[in-house]
Amino acid sequence: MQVEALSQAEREDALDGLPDWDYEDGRDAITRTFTFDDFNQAFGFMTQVALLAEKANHHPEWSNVYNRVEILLTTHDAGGLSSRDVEMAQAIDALVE
Ligand SMILES: C[C@H](O)[C@H](O)[C@H]1CNC2=NC(N)=NC(=O)C2=N1
Repeated sequence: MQVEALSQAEREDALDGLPDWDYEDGRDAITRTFTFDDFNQAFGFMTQVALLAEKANHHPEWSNVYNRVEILLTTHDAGGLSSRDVEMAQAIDALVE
């Protein structure tokens, strides 16, 4: 399914609604770092995110070091931030609320 990158106004609105995410200018992406008690919790979270990603067919760029998970969301097919990233960020936030 074709998806377009957000307009500047849409991007600003989206970022206002995602206060825990940082905007990464060079990539037109959003990032958030999650810290857990230990690796087991971090990996459990990654498993939940992986299931969300497969369901949405929208996949994070991410890395894990022990109890820390860094996630970057952007839409490769659109060359930047799209509504898919906003929806994925909201779904990921809901996992840790
Ligand atoms: C072919 C497949 O549907 C596409 O490559 C999907 C898969 N997951 C994706 N994930 C992300 N983050 N961006 C994409 O553009 C994307 N495209």
